[in-house]
Amino acid sequence: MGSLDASNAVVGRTTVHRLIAEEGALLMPGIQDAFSAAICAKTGHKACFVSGFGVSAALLGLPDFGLLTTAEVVSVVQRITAAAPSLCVVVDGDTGGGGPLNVQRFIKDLIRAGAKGVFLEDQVWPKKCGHMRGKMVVPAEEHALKIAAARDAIGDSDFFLVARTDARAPHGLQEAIRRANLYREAGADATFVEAPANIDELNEVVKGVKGLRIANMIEGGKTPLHTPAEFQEMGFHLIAHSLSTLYATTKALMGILRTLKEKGTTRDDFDQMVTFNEFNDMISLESWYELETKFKSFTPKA
Ligand SMILES: C[C@@](O)(CC(=O)O)C(=O)O
Ligand SMILES: [Mg+2]
Repeated sequence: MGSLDASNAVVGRTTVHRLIAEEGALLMPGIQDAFSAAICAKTGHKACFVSGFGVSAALLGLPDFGLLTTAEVVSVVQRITAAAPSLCVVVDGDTGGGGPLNVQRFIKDLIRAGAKGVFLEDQVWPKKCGHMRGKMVVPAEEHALKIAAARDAIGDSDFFLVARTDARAPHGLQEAIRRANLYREAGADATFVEAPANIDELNEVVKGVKGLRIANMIEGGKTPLHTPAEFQEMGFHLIAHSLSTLYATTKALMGILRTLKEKGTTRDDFDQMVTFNEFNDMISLESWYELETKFKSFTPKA
């Protein structure tokens, strides 16, 4: 388990620890599938966050309402790590799929799938997006046990464990801070108090929560948007921008589909799209031509 040393430098042995030390505050754009992960890597990002909200929408066409299973998440992560091998992939594990033993199985599957970290939250099942109404949390000790089980399953693996608490909405900020510190003691590398409502609450989190801290940026959500540099200054270390790619994709899809519905053609609306060549470039088409050439013919040795 890693944290901060006396001079507030990041100590720890995982890829996520190394990236936090390099970046100051590590930005993780939210992604939801192999293609958004590939674009995330191509646009120069080092890390990404596999958003449960986003996967629920992209894979199932459903809201973030506890409908996604851990098996579905693992299969999406397998495709993401294959499509973007250079990216440090941190996964939204929701509540971990059950009790401590389910959590252990889930963590081992994620490690095998090539993920570098997970978020586990203390909501009751079925969970909801942290910025929706009607959330409830399990007793803190119950979640601490899951965090301890996750830590045990991680062993020596290069895998970063984030404990999230959703207690701010049902029980207030001080209870959320207490829980974050308890989950840290149980073995979390970092903690995430979900949905602070303003800058004063963000500062309270920094004051009250020990170790590495996470902030989550949701456009239209409860927490005011800040840059990684501003968060670093405040005392946060990991920044998830969970839904930006999903919201941008949704707007683009709505625009072009309305155009097609109204006009029956896109011939006057190329400005709404990437070009044929830009798309092929984004999906690394040339590398497949090179492979095809390499395996065009087989000459047996004499
Ligand atoms: C971060 C999140 O869990 C959404 C949320 O609950 O705030 C996600 O799935 O992207
Ligand atoms: Mg989520």
